[in-house]
Amino acid sequence: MLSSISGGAAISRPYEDPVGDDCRVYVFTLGGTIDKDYPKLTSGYAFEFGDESAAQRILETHPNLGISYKIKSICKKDSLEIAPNDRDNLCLEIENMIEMRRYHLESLLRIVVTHGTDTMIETAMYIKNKIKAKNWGLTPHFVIAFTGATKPERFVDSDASFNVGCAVAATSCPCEPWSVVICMNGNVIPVEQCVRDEASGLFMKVVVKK
Ligand SMILES: NC(=O)C[C@H](N)C(=O)O
Repeated sequence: MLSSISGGAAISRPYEDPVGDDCRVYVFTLGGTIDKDYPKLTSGYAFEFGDESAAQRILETHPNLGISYKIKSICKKDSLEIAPNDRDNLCLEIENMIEMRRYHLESLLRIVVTHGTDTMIETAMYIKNKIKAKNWGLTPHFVIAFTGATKPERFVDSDASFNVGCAVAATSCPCEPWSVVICMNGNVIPVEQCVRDEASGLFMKVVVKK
């Protein structure tokens, strides 16, 4: 069984890690529309965040997953309400993961972050800059993939499971020693090249004109 990410309750796949370090994925959840659920109370009318995350339901119900995973909730908020301390808490978890793997340079560190779409680029950029600013020395290769959804995972026509699947897969393909990428709309985009098209809501890669 996998060890705990770094304190706190974490959810892990309920059987033995099948395939070793490179197929182990750590998922951090911060809320966003992907995690919004129908109201539980009879008088409720607005969406609320439930106990389970979308990532948990998606990964748990996938029939033949070739990875093991651990999920930890950082916060449950619409991303317009995410505060600096939520970003710092996420950063701390990620830095702890990198630190824990310092002596396992041969293995790949795979991290998925589920997040609301409205400020996903800001959080991903914040994490990238914080990691870059640290003098790490040698680290294992790692990929941090951010994803979310435009409709709650509870909706039948949600993009949640497609996006989570893309993000999980993206973490298996490092193209740099380390990278922070946005996985939305079927694309994997390095965060520093990612913008959101206001009219369509699509996440797009900045085209650099030569
Ligand atoms: N689709 C979304 O996730 C939008 C939502 N307002 C958020 O950023 O949390």
